[in-house]
Amino acid sequence: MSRDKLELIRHAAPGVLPSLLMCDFGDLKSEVTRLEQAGAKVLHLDVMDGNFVPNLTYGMPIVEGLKRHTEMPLDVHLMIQDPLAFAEPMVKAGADSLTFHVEAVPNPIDTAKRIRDLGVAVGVALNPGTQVTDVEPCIEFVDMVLVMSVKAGFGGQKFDPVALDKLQILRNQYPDLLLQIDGGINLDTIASARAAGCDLFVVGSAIFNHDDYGAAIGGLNAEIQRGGV
Ligand SMILES: O=C(CO)[C@H](O)[C@H](O)COP(=O)(O)O
Ligand SMILES: [Co+2]
Repeated sequence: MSRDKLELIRHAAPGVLPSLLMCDFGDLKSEVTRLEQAGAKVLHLDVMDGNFVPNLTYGMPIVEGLKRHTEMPLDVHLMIQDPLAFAEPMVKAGADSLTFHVEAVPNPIDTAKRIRDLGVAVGVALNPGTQVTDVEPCIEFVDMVLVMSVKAGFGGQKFDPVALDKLQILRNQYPDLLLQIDGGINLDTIASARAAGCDLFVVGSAIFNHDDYGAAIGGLNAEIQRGGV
């Protein structure tokens, strides 16, 4: 079953994953409808706990509500200190993939295995200050790696190019591994991430600061093609 879930996410590659972090939460339903009409294939949901990161977002009720409203697969980025405490409720709420932060957990291999046992795709994320060698031990137990190009916690931050070297290392060592990048992705940065081997590009501000989401996603996809490996 986790293979099917992985294919749901992989289906969007190479392409943009809109992050709802920067949307109008007062009008969530129409924001999601606008993204669907703009050609988005997968939604990226940023779950923050005010502990692992100094910011707080939302939890299972929003994920469950989104699941009822859209057929787009839900890619859940857990910026929380205890991902295993919420993994099962998140899957029940409708998450199709769960990505935990390697910095948050004492035993990343065990965390990855237990999330995979829930039947969803599993990802491991690393912040800009974390090295590829810190995620390597658990890579055989995950479906994707999320390379952060900002320190997790807030939208609208500036892209940190340290992510590009990590993508290149991961792409060279693990040719079939699904690679995501997240943070500060826009028309100026997305092609370099594609050239470094990235498959999925999480984008918040560069979509939601635009009046026309279709034009924003179309422009970003054209840049992905330009950076093509
Ligand atoms: O995980 C995140 C922040 O921790 C978000 O997915 C990300 O920052 C999206 O926003 P932007 O494109 O504005 O950087
Ligand atoms: Co994110």
